[in-house]
Amino acid sequence: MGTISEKIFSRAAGAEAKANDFVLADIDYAMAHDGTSVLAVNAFKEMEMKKVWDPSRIVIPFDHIAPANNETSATLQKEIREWVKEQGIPNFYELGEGICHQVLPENGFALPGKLLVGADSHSCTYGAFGAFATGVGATDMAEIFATGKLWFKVPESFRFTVEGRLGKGVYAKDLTLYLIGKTGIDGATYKAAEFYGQAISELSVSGRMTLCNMAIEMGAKTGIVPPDEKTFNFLKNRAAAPYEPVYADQDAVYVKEPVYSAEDIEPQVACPHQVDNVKPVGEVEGTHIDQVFIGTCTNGRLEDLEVAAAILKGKKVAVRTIVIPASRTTLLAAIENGTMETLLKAGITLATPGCGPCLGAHQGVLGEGEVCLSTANRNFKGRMGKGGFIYLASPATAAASALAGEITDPRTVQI
Ligand SMILES: CC(C)[C@H](C(=O)O)[C@@H](O)C(=O)O
Ligand code: SF4
Repeated sequence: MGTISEKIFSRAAGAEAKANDFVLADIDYAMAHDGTSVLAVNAFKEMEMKKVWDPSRIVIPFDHIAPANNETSATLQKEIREWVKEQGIPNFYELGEGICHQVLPENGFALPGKLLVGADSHSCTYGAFGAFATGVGATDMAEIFATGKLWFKVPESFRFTVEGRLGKGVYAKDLTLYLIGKTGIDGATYKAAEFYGQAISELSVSGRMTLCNMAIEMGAKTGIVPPDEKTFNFLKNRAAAPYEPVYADQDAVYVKEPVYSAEDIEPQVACPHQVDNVKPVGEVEGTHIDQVFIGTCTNGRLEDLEVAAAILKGKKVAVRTIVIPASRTTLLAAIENGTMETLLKAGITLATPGCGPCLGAHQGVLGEGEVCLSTANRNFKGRMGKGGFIYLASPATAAASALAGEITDPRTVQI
């Protein structure tokens, strides 16, 4: 008798939990990166806490401004490295290992039925594995470092269904942008979004991560795909702990049950400066761009780089194109199977696995009035540089547009 969220919270709180109940829940894994660990550790110290509750359940990846871009961030990172050592936290991932939301799944922390929190708003990505995962603020994270517990209001749930199959040239990102366009940036505020239907189960693990990554962009507390064989295969030889898959009951209560058809979905583009300002690519075709960015926790995985490479093979990009693999593992795999060679020969610029220019700190910040087509998850005003304009799309649309120097429908490119 419950949604996936209600069942996970019932287990984590040790008593039956229903939507809108307040519960004190045990956290399975807690993540903070170079950007947010500084605040969390400061708050932890202000609480006069000496030892974290369980070092093995804390994961600290350095990804946001790594390598450091100036003395201030270098010094803050130095302090975090020292704290990690002092606390004996084994799951520390140095710069170059990759983006937090890629590093946690790759290392088997994102597991079905678990409760994960991260001091980062896109922590909802781990819902792709059937976990309840959400972002928290740095002071909440300090509380978790100290006690391993956090108060939650159990969210009500939406049941999204996407029936049928995605067409040629249409990817997980297009499906995701389409759903955000339909729902609106605050249409699912504080809800847990469960995803069902043929188009969802046909998504790869990577595609499900793209979808759940952006649940926050419709205001949702988390996005969850029920785990299946694809999930279990991915977790084989990888899971950091035993896990118990959790599924919704037949009579689970949902506050909304929207149903969409995958056949209606064309390649989508989110236009400046709001993520739900979504249009079919045909409506923005020909828009001039100055830069293309392929990467981030949304679309920097091997599958994404492969899609881009298939389009760019034997051709040359017409605008500066930055490619940042989501992790060292992704980069190595792309080197091993020739994807990276294809991309480099096409003229892309490769940077260290991490967040790159996604949040406007380094490695590709925009100049006044410049336009970037990005595979990221946010196009807020000024995010990649004051005065810049960001369009969001799939890696296929990004690659096709890189070839033309303007927004291009990937279905029109000969492969
Ligand atoms: C820096 C961090 C707090 C932020 C987030 O929480 O999402 C960042 O990752 C982002 O994507 O804007
Ligand atoms: S890649 Fe972008 S969205 Fe993802 S965690 Fe980094 S800054 Fe945030």
